[in-house]
Amino acid sequence: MNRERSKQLYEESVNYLPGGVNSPVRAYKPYPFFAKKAKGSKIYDVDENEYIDYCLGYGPVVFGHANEQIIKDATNQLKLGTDYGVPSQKELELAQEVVERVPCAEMVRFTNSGTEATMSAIRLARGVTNRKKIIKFEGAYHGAHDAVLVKSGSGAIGKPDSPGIPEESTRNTLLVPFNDEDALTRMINDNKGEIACIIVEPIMGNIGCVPPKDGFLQFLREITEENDIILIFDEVITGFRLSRGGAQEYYGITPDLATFGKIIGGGFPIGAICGRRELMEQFAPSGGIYQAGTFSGNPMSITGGLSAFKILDMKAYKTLHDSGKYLRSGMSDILEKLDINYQINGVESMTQIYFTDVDVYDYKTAQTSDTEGFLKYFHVLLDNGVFIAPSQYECAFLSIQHTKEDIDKTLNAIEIALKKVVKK
Ligand SMILES: Cc1ncc(COP(=O)(O)O)c(C=O)c1O
Ligand SMILES: N[C@H](C=O)CCC(=O)O
Repeated sequence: MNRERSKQLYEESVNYLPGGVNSPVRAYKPYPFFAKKAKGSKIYDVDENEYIDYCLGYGPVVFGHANEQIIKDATNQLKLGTDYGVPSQKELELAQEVVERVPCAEMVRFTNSGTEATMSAIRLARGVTNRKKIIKFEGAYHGAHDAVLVKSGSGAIGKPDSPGIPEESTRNTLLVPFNDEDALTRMINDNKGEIACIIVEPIMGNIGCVPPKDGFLQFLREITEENDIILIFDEVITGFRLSRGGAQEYYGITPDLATFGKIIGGGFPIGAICGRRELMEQFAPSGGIYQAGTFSGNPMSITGGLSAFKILDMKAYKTLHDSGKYLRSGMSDILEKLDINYQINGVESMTQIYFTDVDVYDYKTAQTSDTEGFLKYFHVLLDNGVFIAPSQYECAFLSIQHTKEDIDKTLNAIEIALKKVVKK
């Protein structure tokens, strides 16, 4: 596959953009492909190559690229202005949609990214409880702000905490392995009355794809209630991907607060915090906990969110779920045929194959994977017209536009890649 133009653009970009990219996960060797356009389930590079896209902008594009509904609504909004700095009716409408869909949501605050949403949710929890300590799970990624960039997933996995984060900023961040009830109980008991919140990705999507064990989310709900700890579901990935009301609806566990991003902007930058009224009302200006943003609730992102909700009906979720099952069952058949004992994890439209024969249920087990092998697999897939995120520690996403034909082509590429990469 010729990627000459991408190579030239990358070589020029490294002189102007650190590492040639605007988010570290996008960089891989020898150089990433540069996008020209995207439509439906496909993304096209500047050398006119076509790829079936399972990265989907790292999750948001569940409705497919350049979705007609979103184009129509966003074009109309463009003509009406892109930034008001005063409230607009559409913000109210999107908030009402979130409240209608999401079990924990009684009020909503929109932000510009998932990072801002989790940062503000944690500040809210600390402000309301007047406690400093928070618990996060090893390998969870809650964005790139100081308090949570400790044993973080995604691009930061396996790296020491970032230089530039003062030790004081992370001193109050306590770490527990995901799916480990005993470790969590010990941590809470050792810090009785000092923990403001537990923040959790209900399905860990930044160390690949790690579902909660049966009963784990229920356990989180019970232990937080018993200890007056605020439970925050970080649904930046799972929100509106797993079901109409997110992972909390899917698993039937209602947290106190939830954070969203990605899908809720319809492909435009966004974040959101929602939760119980008496907590949410503590945000300024009704309360004293400061939270703000020039572009927060901007009409383009809000319009994108409203369009996304028009598209994401029950039929859309059935399509996503069916496609996920079809993909994973095809992958399992290939592994069986090739007699390879790798792990396939997935929930509905989220999937990851781990290059390990160890059952992956947390950060440590995810790190038993052969990441070099995974990167080779990524490259063979790319050369065969399939784009997944270039890391063992990201997740493959489906959109409602992925067809059976797309998935069959993908399975064919997966078989080629595994045959080439896995030495027996
Ligand atoms: C679970 C989770 N939380 C928070 C974030 C941060 O969101 P953003 O990149 O929009 O700041 C991400 C992804 O980046 C995420 O996957
Ligand atoms: N894994 C991250 C979010 O889900 C990837 C997005 C990024 O950091 O660019």
